[in-house]
Amino acid sequence: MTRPPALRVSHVSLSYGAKKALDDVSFALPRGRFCALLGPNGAGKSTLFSLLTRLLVTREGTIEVAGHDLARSPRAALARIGVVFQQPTLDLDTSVMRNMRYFAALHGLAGRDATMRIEAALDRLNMRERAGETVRALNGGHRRRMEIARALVHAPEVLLLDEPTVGLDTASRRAITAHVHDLAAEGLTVLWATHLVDEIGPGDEVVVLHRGRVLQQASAAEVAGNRPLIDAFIEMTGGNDEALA
Ligand SMILES: Nc1ncnc2c1ncn2[C@@H]1O[C@H](COP(=O)(O)OP(=O)(O)OP(=O)(O)O)[C@@H](O)[C@H]1O
Repeated sequence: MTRPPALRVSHVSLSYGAKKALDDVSFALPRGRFCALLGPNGAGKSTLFSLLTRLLVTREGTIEVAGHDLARSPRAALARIGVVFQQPTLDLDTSVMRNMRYFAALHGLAGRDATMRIEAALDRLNMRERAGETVRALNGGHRRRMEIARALVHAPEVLLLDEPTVGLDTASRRAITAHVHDLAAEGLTVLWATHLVDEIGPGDEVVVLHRGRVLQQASAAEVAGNRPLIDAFIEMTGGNDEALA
């Protein structure tokens, strides 16, 4: 039997009052791929992330994580998701390790099992030697790495990241982007929301979202066609935010 996709979004719509933020959105993510959710500001990326993490719910459409329906089996579905939100959510005055332990406890992990998982997650992001430092002492790039490690502590199948490089300098942005590509190469399914095409490699999967609609899902090379990806993106969306459109 073939396994279900890591994430399947089917005919999802959501309105804020009269404003339709998502309009019949459908896509499926194959396992172990880096998939960019590419859209300009206001495309609906954060709204979709809120639905994927059940911060928002909708009656229009379905979301399945590794075959588990998010509305009908939220515990099973959410257990398979790790999430890094756009706004950092770290306690700055406690250590990396304490932050990790607190988060592990939220997933029901404690004791030696938690320690082993935390160390493994920190190792995956090259952060183990920073475990004793307070978060405040870390630079922006290392704080983000810590958040990614934290999102992996319960061994999810899908990692969601909402514009995770916002506010980082160029070197940190590049390092985080490369790191998360490595995680996908190791088998993790990644959904990475961005409006920055330079974070996307030619072999990555791309879902182009614009004004709440999916315009295309294909490999970055296919979306680009015979021109640079940035040109294809601008051609499809105008490339700027809705306020300027
Ligand atoms: N709470 C809200 N109430 C009303 N409209 C909203 C609300 N949140 C978002 N919107 C609107 O819904 C649309 C999608 O917004 P969303 O934040 O999901 O887009 P985005 O792609 O994440 O953009 P950004 O990159 O700026 O975060 C936009 O038109 C936005 O103005």
